[in-house]
Amino acid sequence: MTVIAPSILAADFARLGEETRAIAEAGADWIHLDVMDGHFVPNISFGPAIVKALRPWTDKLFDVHLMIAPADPYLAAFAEAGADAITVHVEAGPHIHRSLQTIRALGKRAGVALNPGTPASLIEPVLDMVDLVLVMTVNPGFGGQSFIGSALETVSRVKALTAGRTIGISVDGGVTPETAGPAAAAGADILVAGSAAFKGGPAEYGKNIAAIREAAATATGRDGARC
Ligand SMILES: O=C(CO)[C@H](O)[C@H](O)COP(=O)(O)O
Repeated sequence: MTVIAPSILAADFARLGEETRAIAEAGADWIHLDVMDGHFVPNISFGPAIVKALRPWTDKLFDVHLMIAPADPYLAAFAEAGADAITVHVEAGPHIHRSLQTIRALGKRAGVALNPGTPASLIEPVLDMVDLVLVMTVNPGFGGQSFIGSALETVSRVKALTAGRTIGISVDGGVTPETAGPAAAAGADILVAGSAAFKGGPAEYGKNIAAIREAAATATGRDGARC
């Protein structure tokens, strides 16, 4: 089964604890936390204090996506705050190998992310150091953007590059029941969805997640968990 990871970027920020619990109870497999710095991306979201505050609200895996540069000075803080997986951008630099080494040394799953304009080949030298590769299907910084279909070529390329390894492939940005199928068919194991997961309020969360899950399952015929 494809992992569904709702991004709390699309949640009601005035009720983040309740929202995190509600989406977890509605069937989310992981909780995706988007950290933005107003420098690497043109938006500011939240930092380790919010991750720490949300940790008691669910025991689901916390998948922390750092859209910050530099990331290294903050890795320990996110690990201590309760992140289970920490993903850093290959474009954020300055030393991706060191960042991944540090995340692994902190005992967390290490992820590397690629923007839509970045070639998959850039992560080849660090594939033995990662548990996750996150492919952005929007330009990072904001929720609610349209899925960039051409980024699926990158997903397929990452799938080929990671063949034979236990590396999960995430797709993040514009994931809906319509785009989940093509993303899963291209090789995504983990679907990050913000707007499509949180739309309509808590009463709809279960239905929203089920629709994304079903679209992925239909496209792949997969029913066994991989991540
Ligand atoms: O990383 C992100 C933006 O930088 C978000 O995770 C992503 O955009 C999800 O939101 P949506 O599903 O609304 O596109």
